[in-house]
Amino acid sequence: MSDRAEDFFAPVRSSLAGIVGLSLLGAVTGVVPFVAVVELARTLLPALDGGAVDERRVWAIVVIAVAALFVGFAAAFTSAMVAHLVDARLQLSLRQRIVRHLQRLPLGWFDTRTSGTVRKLVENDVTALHQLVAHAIQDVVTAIAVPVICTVYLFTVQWQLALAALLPLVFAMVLYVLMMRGGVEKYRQYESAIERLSGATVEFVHGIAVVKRFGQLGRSHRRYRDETRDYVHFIGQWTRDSAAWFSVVEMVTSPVVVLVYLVAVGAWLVSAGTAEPIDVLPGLLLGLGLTGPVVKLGTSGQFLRNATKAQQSLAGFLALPPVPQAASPRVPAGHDVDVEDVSFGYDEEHRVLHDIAVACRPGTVTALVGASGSGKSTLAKLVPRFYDVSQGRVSIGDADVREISSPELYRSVGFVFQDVQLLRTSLRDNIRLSRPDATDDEVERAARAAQIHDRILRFDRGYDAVVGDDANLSGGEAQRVTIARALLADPPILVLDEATAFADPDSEAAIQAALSALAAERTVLVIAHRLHTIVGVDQILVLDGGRGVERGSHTELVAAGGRFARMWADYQANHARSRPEGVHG
Ligand SMILES: Nc1ncnc2c1ncn2[C@@H]1O[C@H](COP(=O)(O)OP(=O)(O)OP(=O)(O)O)[C@@H](O)[C@H]1O
Repeated sequence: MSDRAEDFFAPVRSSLAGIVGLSLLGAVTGVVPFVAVVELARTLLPALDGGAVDERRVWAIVVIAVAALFVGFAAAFTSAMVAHLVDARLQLSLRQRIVRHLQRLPLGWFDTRTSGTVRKLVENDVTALHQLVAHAIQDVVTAIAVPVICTVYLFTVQWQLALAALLPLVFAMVLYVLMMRGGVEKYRQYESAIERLSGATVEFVHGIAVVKRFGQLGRSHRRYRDETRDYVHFIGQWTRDSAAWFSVVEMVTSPVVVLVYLVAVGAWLVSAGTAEPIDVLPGLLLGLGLTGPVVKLGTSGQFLRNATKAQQSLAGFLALPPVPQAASPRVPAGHDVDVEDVSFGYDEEHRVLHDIAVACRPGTVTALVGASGSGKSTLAKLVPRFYDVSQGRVSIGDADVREISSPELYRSVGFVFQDVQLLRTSLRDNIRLSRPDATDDEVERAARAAQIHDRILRFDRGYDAVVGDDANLSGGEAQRVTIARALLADPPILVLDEATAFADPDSEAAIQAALSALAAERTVLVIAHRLHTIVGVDQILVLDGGRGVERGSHTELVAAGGRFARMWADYQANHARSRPEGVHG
């Protein structure tokens, strides 16, 4: 385990020691009644020959056995309870750490992750640790302590029989090791087969509409069928390979076989005069219990492997660097957004933006245009610091965005990108998310400005309708709810994806009007896809392959006869039908 992985257990380390102690106590007291039976037999034996029985010793043995039983039950109960309480505390502290860390990660991290990634961390990985703390620790302690105690006792009684009792255990362990040869590799293959199968299943189910539409059902189904067949084949082969070993281990450790074997060894030792008949009894009673717990270690081993993987995955996540925060943060003086000679790459090798410069003033709209993949979204995302620039700087009111505290930055910059996120709560709370103290009137005003108020009123419960429950929204409607959310926060800088803002042709003109009004007091940066929407903006930055190739107003750029003029001519040729007027600064 790495140091960091051990950190997870720091808050509960003393309780874990308690679980180990209680499990040990349970193991010792679990063996005591068996020893008591042997001692009882030894004490009562003289009675068979008419001899005197030491009654005080009999009572002492009975009391000790009963007490051990009670202590054993109490220890098992308490350790299970403590283990579950510790587990609950550990899960809480881990989940809190995960959530705190999620809040400190760069927003860009979420761009390439699905909610499934986060769910796996919070649910599956934390649950894998639950198996370890709540169950595996007790099982492992018992599996080791019980055989050790039994063996020590057996050696004190009759060492030859003790040795004989150990033999099935040693034999089972050797077989187990042989059986597990190459197990790590097999397990890796098993996981990869599962991964491929679930990939094929998801592809088959998700893509079913598309593949049906294009008549490719056969191909998609074939991949699913092939992966299923490979998986079944792999499992079949693995089972066949290990079945013989398993059967032998099962046989060697089965109570009947061990009993018959120990009776035979005991009888031989007695007939040879090496052991007293009474000395065979502990071997029979305790020798039977030696192998069971060790076999159980196999299951606990699986829990341990899962827990180790979960620890690695959680440790990897928690080691992700958070957004660096300035030691002495600056407050922006104004709301000018300046992009100064900015270069950026998602990785070291591939630059996506090269030496871009643009100045966006309050009360103006700046549109970013360019072919798909030219870097519009990437540039826009540098303003709310989804990513940090590789070179140059992005500043707000002359303060580098890297020097502004995250809360201040998010107060200053509102953004609506294409991945619309609504929570499963009321529409009112969805809008109010950006300003929890907003009054109902303010929520309504924002919804009106985003052209979603009338639609909301058509739900039976209006603003109280719950998203995904009694409020089922179209893509465009959901986008307008997020616009309302951004408007309610009333940020002085707004970064918008035009595809998001004007997704719905019916309300396009109305939303454009609302945004134009907004732009009067704000610094607005719009990622433009449809050129007619930006005819009236203050400046257009044309991107090509991550470089700023032209900058100016629509009129200036068309008059210049360069790249934008060509784009505009093409656009007009392809979109001849009339359009509502665009965004104005
Ligand atoms: N999260 C990411 N990780 C790695 N590369 C990315 C990531 N997001 C975008 N890119 C790459 O960066 C380049 C610019 O992409 P970007 O999304 O900024 O372009 P765009 O002009 O907004 O395109 P579109 O109009 O299609 O949205 C593309 O080559 C894209 O593949």
